[in-house]
Amino acid sequence: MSDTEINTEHGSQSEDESDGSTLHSKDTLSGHDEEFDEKHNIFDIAPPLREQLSARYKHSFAYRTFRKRVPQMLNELITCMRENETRIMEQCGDYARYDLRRVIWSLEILRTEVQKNSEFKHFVDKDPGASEWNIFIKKLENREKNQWFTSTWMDAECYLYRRIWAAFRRADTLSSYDYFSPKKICSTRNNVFLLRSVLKGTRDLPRCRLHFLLILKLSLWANRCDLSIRTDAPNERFIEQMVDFDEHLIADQSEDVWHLLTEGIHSSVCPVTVDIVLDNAGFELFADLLLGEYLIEAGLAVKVRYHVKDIPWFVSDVTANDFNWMLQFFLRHEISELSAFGRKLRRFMRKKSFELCQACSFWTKPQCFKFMREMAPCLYVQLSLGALTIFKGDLNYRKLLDDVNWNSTTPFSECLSGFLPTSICALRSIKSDLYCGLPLCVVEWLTEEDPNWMCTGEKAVIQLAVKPRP
Ligand SMILES: O=P(O)(O)OC[C@H]1O[C@](O)(CO)[C@@H](O)[C@@H]1O
Repeated sequence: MSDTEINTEHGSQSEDESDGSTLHSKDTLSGHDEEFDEKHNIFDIAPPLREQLSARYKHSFAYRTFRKRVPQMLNELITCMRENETRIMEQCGDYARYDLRRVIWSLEILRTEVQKNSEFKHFVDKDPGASEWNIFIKKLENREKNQWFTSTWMDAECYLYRRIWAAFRRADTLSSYDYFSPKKICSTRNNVFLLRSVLKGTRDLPRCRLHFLLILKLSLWANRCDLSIRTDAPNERFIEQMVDFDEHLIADQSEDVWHLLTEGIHSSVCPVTVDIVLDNAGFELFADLLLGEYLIEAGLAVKVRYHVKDIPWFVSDVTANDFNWMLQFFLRHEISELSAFGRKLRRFMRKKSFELCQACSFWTKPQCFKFMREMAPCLYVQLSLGALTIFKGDLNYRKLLDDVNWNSTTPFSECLSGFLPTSICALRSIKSDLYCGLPLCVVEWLTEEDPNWMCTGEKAVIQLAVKPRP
């Protein structure tokens, strides 16, 4: 069986119930909320300045995430598993039927725990990461921050995805099954014509500032297409539409990135390596491969290293399997433009112009990037040997900023809390209520127009922090 045969449609929501729509209508939460809020000490305020985000603040996206988005996402996953039982058995063996029932039961328990704001449980799986997680949860217990609505948003969200993984991991037949892969695969397969039109518009682009900006922004805007927030597929005229997207770019240091790559580091004797910390599979991964292709072909880098997650993460994040699946998808495709791109990617991998880095478990830990040096020194050194690291997406951005609600005008480099292994570029379409490095009053104006603008992925930033080199 191919993963693509798995039915993702019935498990998905209608337009009106989708996460996308909840982002636009801020008060779709039910009257039960008042009771819930009182019982769980929810503060009737927006996230305070310079504090880490948390679902304990009612007027925050974190609150809506745990009150609505997460139970919906779990429902969707449960339905998808139920409806595809036969196909999963074909892939994982007959005994998967029994394992699947246990997993679904665990997911239902997890959903209830979120809805009841239960305390985090310790992990009992045999994975080496479990004991580290348990030490972490113990610390949260001591600080009484071990519930969905009392912990920080980051801790709770990462714990959620680790719990889902543990439910599958415990089941022998499903331990290496990627339960989000049907969604990720469909999002690529359903966009073949878009992929072809983008490929046609981006072949053999000579090295110049404008082309670089085009490809960099393509990679940025593709970040609108994650599968946990937006349900709509990107339009086939994506490239042409990008001119209009520019007005949504509220901080744009793309020119500085060009200067860094062409002037800032061209004098260095070492060959230039660029790291890309990937975010979503599907169209966004495709755009990130195009960015890598351009960097190599324009001579802006000799190597591009891609960083992926070690377990299924935040629904659509790229794992090594997704990365390899996409290479094969292009290589074997009957449309000539797609297979030619596949052959080029294969050449890049063989020549080591592209490298898929071994998935580091730090990327799926709850700790933000300011702890990388101490917790994942090898990864930190690896990034520091490159000329530039590009962090894709909202989640990476939150981890860069320690998930703190900074003053929106505080410079990006200041908000990194000392994390600067090398120069850092963030390509982020905004999907959460934290920002920095923005011009005065922008947040106020945008909020006046639409109080939920920050959760839609409509607006975006390209920001750069340059590491001074001797
Ligand atoms: O794919 P991205 O850009 O990291 O954004 C998706 C994520 O954004 C958030 O909504 C907020 O950061 C997460 O809950 C969500 O999964």
